[in-house]
Amino acid sequence: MVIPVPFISNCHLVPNDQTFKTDPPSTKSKVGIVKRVISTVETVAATAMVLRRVSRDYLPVEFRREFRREFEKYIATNVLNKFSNQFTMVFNEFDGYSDNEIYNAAQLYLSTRISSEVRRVNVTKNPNKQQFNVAMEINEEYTDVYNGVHFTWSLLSKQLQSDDRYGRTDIRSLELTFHQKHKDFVLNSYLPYIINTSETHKQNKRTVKLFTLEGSYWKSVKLDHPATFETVAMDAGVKEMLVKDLDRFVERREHYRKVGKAWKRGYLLNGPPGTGKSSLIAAITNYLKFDIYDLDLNDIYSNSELRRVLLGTANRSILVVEDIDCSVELHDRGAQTYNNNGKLTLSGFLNSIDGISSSCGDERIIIFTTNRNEVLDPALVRPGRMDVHIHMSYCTPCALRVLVSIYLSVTEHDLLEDNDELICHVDVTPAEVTEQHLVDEDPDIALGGLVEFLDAKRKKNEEAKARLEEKEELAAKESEKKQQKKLKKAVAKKSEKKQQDQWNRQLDK
Ligand SMILES: Nc1ncnc2c1ncn2[C@@H]1O[C@H](COP(=O)(O)OP(=O)(O)OP(=O)(O)O)[C@@H](O)[C@H]1O
Repeated sequence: MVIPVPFISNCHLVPNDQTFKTDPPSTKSKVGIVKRVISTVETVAATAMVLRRVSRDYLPVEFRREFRREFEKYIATNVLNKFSNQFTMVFNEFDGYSDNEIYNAAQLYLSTRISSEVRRVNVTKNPNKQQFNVAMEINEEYTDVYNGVHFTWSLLSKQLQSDDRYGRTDIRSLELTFHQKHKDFVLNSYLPYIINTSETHKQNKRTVKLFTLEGSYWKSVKLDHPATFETVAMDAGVKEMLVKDLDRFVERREHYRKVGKAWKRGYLLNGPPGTGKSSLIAAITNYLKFDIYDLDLNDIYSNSELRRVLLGTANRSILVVEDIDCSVELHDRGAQTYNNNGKLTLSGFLNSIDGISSSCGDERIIIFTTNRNEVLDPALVRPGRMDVHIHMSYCTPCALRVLVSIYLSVTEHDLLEDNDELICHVDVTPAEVTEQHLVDEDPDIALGGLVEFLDAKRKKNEEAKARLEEKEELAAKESEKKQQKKLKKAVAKKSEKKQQDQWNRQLDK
């Protein structure tokens, strides 16, 4: 698979020497350089001695180390680099509100390259995974060799004020240092190679991230949801159609370019609670290995905030708005449709959704879920926005078989037919069925329990239906009585009037 290489714009180029000399220096200029070096070294040495003395006499012990490190850094960047032909590129962790793709790619790439020469590494572990994640540690350096060229990477951290409103304690950056003559080689070959390698690594490692909003920033955790297309019980034909649709979508980069359409696809999942909408989203995420951005519109207070938040999402990702019918009242396009201060509107929402994908995004999937399809504004779910509508239904015999084979590891059982029969007459969600299956691992007990559960539910439904019918019958009788009473009253009134008119006529005669 060819992975597209994004335009690399989020790195700063920092020449360590402002003037790039290409001709060899003359003897005279060499003497000049030597004199300058000697004089600089003398000045630095004298300054260092004074500072050392001052720091020893006046600075508390805990500050000395920090002071020394800063001083060494200053000397390295401002003095020694003056005579160096090294070049440094800085990759900041964030680019405005967005993650910096090249920073993330380099982090991942370096985690695969860490060797025994590195003295300190950062190690993490996900609760449900066996392997450890090893990454570069702050202030550590690592040398990478690519096509015979040596590159030095270092990870730096800048502490933020503790009252940072987004809860960050530091902002990180990676610095890449190499001989200045390789500048073009780095931009055209090394960085694209890093992006491709990190994408491949991501695909192989099958790790996806779940982003949620904290203030205006997306915060991520590794998503470890076990749902796959095999474990989601739904209509087999719909499932097959969905998988094909997703495959087609990721392969059609050139098609979207050719027809001038944004490379995005919208899916609307509707169905009662507990029918597997969230499980299906997790299955899609695990299948595509796209990161997922979970957007709660109740956290958004204005159109401009929404736009900013959406601009912070990355390519090859899924934006999910669950229960869109409940988030905000998105059903009257002309009206102010939100909320405390009335600033988030349906048209603003639609513009933002279309805006991100059309202008700055590639390979975006948008998924809305709802329990009440009928209240959604047609503009929200029209083709082009929500291209595929999927109904997640109550459990069917086919879905029951999938659940039974997953939870109880059986495909045939005498009690299955009894359950099939009942399931056709009772509205039961897959969530309710899985609850029954979790009761016991023994298929006899679990399926027997399910028959009892469904039977009890059927009886309850029938009783409720009978009660409803009785109530409706009573109400109908009551209304008929009222109608007759009304009619009688009207007839009596009419005949009274008629009589009155007759008397009046007789009196007139
Ligand atoms: N179709 C399904 N296939 C497999 N498991 C399911 C299915 N539907 C529900 N479940 C089980 O029920 C649990 C709840 O389902 P899920 O959260 O996916 O439903 P939902 O439709 O998103 O509900 P809600 O609308 O309340 O968010 C899941 O964790 C899963 O165990």
